[in-house]
This record gives sequence, structure tokens and C-alpha cells, in this order.
Amino acid sequence: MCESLKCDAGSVKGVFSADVCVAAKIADLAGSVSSFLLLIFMNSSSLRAIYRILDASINRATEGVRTLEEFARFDLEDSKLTESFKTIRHDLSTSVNRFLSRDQLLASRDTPGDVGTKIENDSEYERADASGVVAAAASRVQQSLRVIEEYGKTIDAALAKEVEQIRYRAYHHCASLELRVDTSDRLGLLRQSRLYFLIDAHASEEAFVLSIRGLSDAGVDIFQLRDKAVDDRTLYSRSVVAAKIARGLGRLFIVNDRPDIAVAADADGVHVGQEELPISIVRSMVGPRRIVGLSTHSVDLVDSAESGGADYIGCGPVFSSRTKQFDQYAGTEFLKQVASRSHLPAFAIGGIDLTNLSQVIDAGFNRVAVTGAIRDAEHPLLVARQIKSQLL
Ligand SMILES: Cc1ncc(COP(=O)(O)OP(=O)(O)O)c(N)n1
Ligand SMILES: Cc1nc(C(=O)O)sc1CCOP(=O)(O)O
Ligand SMILES: [Mg+2]
Repeated sequence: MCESLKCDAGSVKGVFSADVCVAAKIADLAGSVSSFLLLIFMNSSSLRAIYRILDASINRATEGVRTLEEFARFDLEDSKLTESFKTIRHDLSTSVNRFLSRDQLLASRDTPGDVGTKIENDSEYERADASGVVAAAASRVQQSLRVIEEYGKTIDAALAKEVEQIRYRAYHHCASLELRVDTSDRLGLLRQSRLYFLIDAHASEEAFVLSIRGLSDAGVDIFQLRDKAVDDRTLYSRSVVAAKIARGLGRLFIVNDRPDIAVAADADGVHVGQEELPISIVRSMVGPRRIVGLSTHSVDLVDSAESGGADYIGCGPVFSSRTKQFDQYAGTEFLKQVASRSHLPAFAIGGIDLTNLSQVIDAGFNRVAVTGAIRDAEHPLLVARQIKSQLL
């Protein structure tokens, strides 16, 4: 640029090169002579280019983080991950505002003159599903943070250092989110689930399979293999079969107590109690793509299930049970406390049947896990249908 222009931008008036006029205008907008001197000191057109790059990259990074945040919030309903992305957006904006004037960034913006906006790539408009959206946004966030960091070095090394830290955090959270995208089908099914049946291994595989198929048809959403009396080989072989059938039927299959069997049989998840392995260990065994359920018997346990990364909770025992002996009952008072505070899908459990289901519903629960009510019924499928019809 060597064209001369009449410049009357506040602190600089007269005929200067167009570069200087732009610099003066930017500095004027910022109301700062020192900014002007800085802009003049560097080749002003390259400085303007740097501001354009930073402006575009900040926008890209912010929009990308927001895209990921919305997925974590509305699809995964993961409050921790949502908060992590929100914090990244906030920290980026704080760093940018500390080192760069918004007016300077805005003055450098020239969207109609941006040659990049006319270069279209067909794949930009192709996203097969939400996982494509997440993958593209994650890559955009990581690239644009890197660009801000690199060009930020020409403005202030401290800006680059802060953005570098933000970029590392973004890498970590993007990876957590991307790993969980594939589980969103499972989590979606989990959230829609109302009736959860704890099934034993049955005397034969045929009887077991028949029972799952019939009960699925009658409205059971989740099957948990819970049988303390059979050997590992039986647990494993039943789990392999149940995992396949449940997948075909659009139901979930969970293994009780045994993360190793859940992984080996490719089940949808595992359910553990307070006496089994800690949830962090269970998660490390089954990975981020499988569901982990945890038994809770008090509000404190519900809070730690939530902070520990459980995908759902069992809440009980509500009533006395024919399936398992208890010394104490959490009762419907516990259900009321959970209903008013927990964000996780919560299944009431323990002695629930058609005679007391209304008390569970009145306590604010529309999800139940049962064994005896169905297992011991004269007409199990009919009972399953009747229970399900009340869980709206
Ligand atoms: C959905 C659901 N909730 C609670 C339990 C109980 O689990 P746990 O406390 O580990 O007791 P056992 O089932 O192992 O006897 C559950 N299995 N499912
Ligand atoms: C296995 C189990 N766990 C419970 C808990 O409160 O943690 S209640 C329970 C028994 C569930 O069977 P039924 O519906 O026959 O009572
Ligand atoms: Mg257990």
C-alpha cells in the first residue's frame, strides 16, 4: 500500500500513507496514542493483518467452544463438562480483553473483504450426525486457539502463554467429549428408560432369552443380569447373549457387580454398589463409552455418585424386599430428597410392586428397578405392562 490519503483520525491528522491512516484510525478508536505508536512501529498493514487473524480466530474458537458446550449440556446433559467449556470461553475472553482492545479488533475486521469467506469446501456443509458436528467443532477450537497463541506472541508473550494453557485444557475436554459422543445413544436410551428389571441367569439360555424378548415387548427398558449363584462362565455367556439381544431390541443390558464381565461381553454397562470397587476404578475398567450405575442409600451418597461420574443411580431400599434382606430402609422420604436434587437418572429400588408403586410416583420418581414384582408374578408380562403404564 503506498497510496496517500487525507487522514483526520483524532490524534493523527494530515496526508499519510493508507497504512498509517488505518493504524491511526485503529489507535483513535482505542483512544490511545501509545497504541498508535505501536501500530506505526510495526509495519502497519501487517499489524492490521495480525489483528484480523486474531479477531477471526477468537470468533472461531468461541463459536466452536459454544458448539461443544451445547452438546455437553443438551445431549449428554453433563454438567461438569458443560461447566468446563463455559470456563474455557470465559477464560479466553478474559485473556483477550486483557491484552487486546475490542475496538482494535473490531476496527481491523473486514468480513466482506475477507477472501477466505468465498472459499467453500463441500465438507463444511456435511455433518452426518451430532458426532460429526462435535468432531468438526473440536478441531476448529484446537486450531484456532493455536493460531491465537502463535500470532498472540507478536502482541505479548504473556497472551500467548495464557492461550497455550487454555489450549491444553481444551484438548483435554474435547477428548472427553468426543469419547462420550458414541455413548450418547446409550445415554439417550438411559434417559428415556423407566422400567428396569433385574433378571437372573435362568435354568437355560433359551429360557433366559425368551424372558428378555417377552419382557422387552412388555415395556422393560433395561435388563440387569444379577445372579449371585451362578459361576463366571455362565454369567459371561448369558451376558454375551443378552448384550446382543438388547442391542437388537433397542434396550440396554447391564451387568451387576462385574465390570470385567461387562467389558468381556460388550454389555452396555455395569451396576455396582457401595461395597464393590470404587466408581473411579470401575470407570477406568469399562471406559467412557459404557454406562456405570451406582447404588445409593442417602443424600450424601447421591452427591458423591454425581461428582464421581456415575451415569445413573439406584435409590433404595424403598420397601422390604423378597429378593434381598436389609436392616434399614431409605424409604420414600429418601426418594423425595433425591427427586428434588439429583440431575442423574434415578431408579427407585427395593420391594416395589403394583401395590406400592403409587407411593414411589408420589415421591417424585418415574423410574423403578424391580425383581420380585415381575419375577414372582403369575403373569410377569402383564405386570411389567401395568407397571410401565404408570411411569410417564
Ligand atoms: C438399579 C440397581 N440399583 C441398586 C442395586 C443394588 O446394587 P448393590 O448395592 O451392589 O447390591 P447387589 O445388587 O449387588 O446385591 C442394583 N443391583 N441395581
Ligand atoms: C438388589 C437390590 N438392591 C437394592 C437397594 O436398595 O440397593 S433393593 C434390591 C432388591 C430388588 O429386588 P425387589 O424388587 O425384588 O425388591
Ligand atoms: Mg453389588
